[in-house]
Amino acid sequence: MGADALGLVFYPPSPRAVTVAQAQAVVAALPPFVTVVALFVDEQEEAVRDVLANVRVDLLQFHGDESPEYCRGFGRPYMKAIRMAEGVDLAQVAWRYHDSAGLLLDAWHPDAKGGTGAAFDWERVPAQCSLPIVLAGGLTPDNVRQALAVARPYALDVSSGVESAKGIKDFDKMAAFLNEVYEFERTG
Ligand SMILES: O=C(O)c1ccccc1N[C@@H]1O[C@H](COP(=O)(O)O)[C@@H](O)[C@H]1O
Repeated sequence: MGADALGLVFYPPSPRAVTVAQAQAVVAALPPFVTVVALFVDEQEEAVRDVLANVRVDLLQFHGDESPEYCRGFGRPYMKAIRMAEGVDLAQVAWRYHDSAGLLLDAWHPDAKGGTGAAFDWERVPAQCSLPIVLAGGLTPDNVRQALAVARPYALDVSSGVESAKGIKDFDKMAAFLNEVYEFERTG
């Protein structure tokens, strides 16, 4: 459908978690030029290295409380996800994770690390940031145009909002989401 990237969730508690074998099958079916993102949450280094040794991964997404040293320790491009708790200082975060490919901003949730379908206040996305902003959290075909208009992110990341049930992607919802994005790009 024209998405630039596809995320593989290597977080066992997630309903979207994949095994290495499933990830290999997904990657093998991808057309060229689609960025493969591997998502981890406070994972043991050994487990991350095992995925890197067996799956063609272009970008690591760290969605937990990983330190900058941990994130850069794999010698691979990475992107730090930040859950937008009250008072988070994004300028300082961007400085600490200065070599991150971007800052992925997601809603904060007391009981989950992500993939909750909850949005945060898009007015909190800074107009200026030293890193490209990837907007996530509760995006749907119905709200994505508004999200783009308010937050003006570099990229979007959607999961729950294009599913028919937790972990089951819905073709029509994905198509509707992409259509909304293309319409926004066309009309501003
Ligand atoms: O998808 C998950 O299950 C997940 C689990 C733990 C951390 C992150 C997870 N997904 C990421 O969460 C955001 C927001 O997702 P949603 O659209 O609100 O469902 C996104 O970056 C997902 O990749």
